Amino acid sequence: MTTFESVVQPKSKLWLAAIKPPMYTVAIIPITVGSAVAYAQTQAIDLNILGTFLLSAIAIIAWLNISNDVYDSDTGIDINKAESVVNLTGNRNLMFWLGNLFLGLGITGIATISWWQQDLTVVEIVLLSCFLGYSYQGPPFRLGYQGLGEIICTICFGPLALSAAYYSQTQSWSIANLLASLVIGISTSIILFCSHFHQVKDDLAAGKLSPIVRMGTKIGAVVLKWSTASIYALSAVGVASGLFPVATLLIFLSLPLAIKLTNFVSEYHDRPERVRTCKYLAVRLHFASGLLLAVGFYL
Ligand SMILES: C/C(=C\COP(=O)(O)OP(=O)(O)O)CCC[C@H](C)CCC[C@H](C)CCCC(C)C
Ligand SMILES: O=C(O)C1=CC(=O)c2ccccc2C1=O
Repeated sequence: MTTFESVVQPKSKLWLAAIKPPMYTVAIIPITVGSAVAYAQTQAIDLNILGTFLLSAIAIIAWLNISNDVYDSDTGIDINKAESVVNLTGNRNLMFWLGNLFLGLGITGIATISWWQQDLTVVEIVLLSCFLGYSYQGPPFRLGYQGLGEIICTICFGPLALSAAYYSQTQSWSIANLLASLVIGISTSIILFCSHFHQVKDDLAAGKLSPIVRMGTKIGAVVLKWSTASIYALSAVGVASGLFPVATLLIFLSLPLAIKLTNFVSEYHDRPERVRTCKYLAVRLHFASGLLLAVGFYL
């Protein structure tokens, strides 16, 4: 079906939107922060493990996004999504197997880390996060259609991802890392939360009860404000409790991005054609706040 976007936008722009390079911050930041916490506590870092983990995480996110388009094509929810790789290629099964290839590459990389450590813990954690990621969008679960995506996202990109990264460096656990994982998990879920504001009509048509469908865009804008504020409150608690180095207060340099995001959504929450870009403001906030937190642990 030719939609307005595919008529107006050239294929090259649609493919860039389909690949969505900025979105890969969600793979890079949790591994970087978890490894930074490990460095702060051990003064050591295994760069081979870090590099392998980062590449593996990127492959896993590629699977996540390709398979999202595959499973969403089965429900018809992406009928107006010109940048869906299934709509762009017209070949669902090819995209299904391409996604599985990326998943296999990612899991192989993580399994290599476990082999190096002679310890299955890291690969077990990542396999669990991949299963939860599948349960968000794949049959018969499709938990995202019940509005559970943000909870799953916080758990996977927070405690699970950072614990796996921390364990890959130390083969141990850390309370400070767990607190840092809540910051990253929430900032990652804010990206997902923001992605729903412009999709209320299509989500309702497909029976997807996203948090924004459930609470409405006005309350959603208020929830976004409190969620965004919580990443700074948690960071302040980390420093006040002595779990975080004082340098992690660097995260507050990202506050202007947080204010820009929340003000933008407050103004345009009920205008889909405008609010659709807020996801990328959330990506910028996630990347900046996560990177500043990591730098604060490295210093
Ligand atoms: C694909 C995701 C959201 C897009 O969903 P939606 O269909 O609403 O978007 P479109 O409108 O663009 O179609 C992300 C969903 C995230 C999921 C809840 C949790 C995924 C967990 C990962 C597999 C964990 C990876 C950990 C890695 C860093 C080691
Ligand atoms: O395409 C998207 O909207 C998202 C893709 C993605 O990989 C991701 C990961 C973590 C949180 C949100 C999102 C997306 O919104």
